[in-house]
Amino acid sequence: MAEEEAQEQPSPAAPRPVRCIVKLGGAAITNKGELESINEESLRSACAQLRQAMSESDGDGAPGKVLGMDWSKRHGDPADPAVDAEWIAGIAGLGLDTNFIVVHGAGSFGHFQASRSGVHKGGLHSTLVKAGFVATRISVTSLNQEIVRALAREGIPSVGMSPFACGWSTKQRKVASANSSQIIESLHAGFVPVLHGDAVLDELLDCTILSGDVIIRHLAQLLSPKYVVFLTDVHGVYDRPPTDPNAVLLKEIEVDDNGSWSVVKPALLQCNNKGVEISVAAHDTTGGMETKILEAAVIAKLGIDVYITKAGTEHSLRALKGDVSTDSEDWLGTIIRSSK
Ligand SMILES: Nc1ncnc2c1ncn2[C@@H]1O[C@H](COP(=O)(O)OP(=O)(O)OP(=O)(O)O)[C@@H](O)[C@H]1O
Ligand SMILES: C=C(C)CCOP(=O)(O)O
Repeated sequence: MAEEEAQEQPSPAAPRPVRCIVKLGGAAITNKGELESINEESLRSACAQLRQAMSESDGDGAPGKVLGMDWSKRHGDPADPAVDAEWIAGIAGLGLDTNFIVVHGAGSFGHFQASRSGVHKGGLHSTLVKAGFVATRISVTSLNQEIVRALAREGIPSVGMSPFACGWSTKQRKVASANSSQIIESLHAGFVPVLHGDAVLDELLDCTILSGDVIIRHLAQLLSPKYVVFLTDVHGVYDRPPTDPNAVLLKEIEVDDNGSWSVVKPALLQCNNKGVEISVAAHDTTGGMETKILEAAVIAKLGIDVYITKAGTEHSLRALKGDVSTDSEDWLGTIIRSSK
């Protein structure tokens, strides 16, 4: 079955166009080489920037009071996160445009468990794969909980949603069924859904790993956001792995009707889908930057601009605000857009 024909459960009509779907890349919000380690500073700054992007004030006035929504005790924190009178006095309104969807990757959560057991290749009859499926979900859902809490501390009314638990499944790794009604209803109610790459059931392989990048493409096809942002640990797509000192940042990529793409900026770099060299970490089960570019190209073909940039920079804040155009010479990142 083609991915575009994935079976949708009946869903309520979306209230107004989603403003932005954002991927918090695992390479940015976790320390990818260290098992189950969150990059706290990067996560905090991504959540603070999301709040700024959602803020309904123009940014020149005083920043609105943050009404923290994580009322649970944190590990090692002796204080009770009490809801005091000052908090209650400030609850007139959130002052946020919450019409965003957040999807995060697994980074150093989930990929290790999945690659060790081969969950991405399927075969649930194997006890190792079955155990790996369980272990992968424990790991990635614990990261989801931490991300929801970090967003809540910024006063963003976020709710975690696991694709597996919401009935998402695949056929030969392509989305076959994706229940989006809960996502749409949550947006309706003013929540920010926070999904993640997940281990899911697959009609042909028994199980596989569904990447956050693929989830974003599916949601973009369904909900037509104004723009899509991928935040990661590098400034964008380069002509070769950015560890190479001669790597050149591809600032603008154009996607034609057939889905093939070519580099528009820098103009002298005559390169297309076949000319870019990409490396993928050995334990990465979902294809790394290669998958991201492929999915981004499908989204751009729909006429939705995609921005790939580095988390925690002035460039990521501009991308989250949608304040980027092909004339933005001072913006560091990759814009992927339709040629039309
Ligand atoms: N040609 C390339 N251009 C840009 N990045 C590349 C390239 N080749 C390899 N990479 C690597 O891709 C990585 C980003 O892709 P990756 O899929 O790991 O990001 P992510 O979405 O943040 O992580 P996750 O998939 O865990 O959510 C970077 O760390 C970078 O070093
Ligand atoms: C490994 C798991 C569980 C999900 C992978 O999602 P991604 O990091 O977005 O590719």
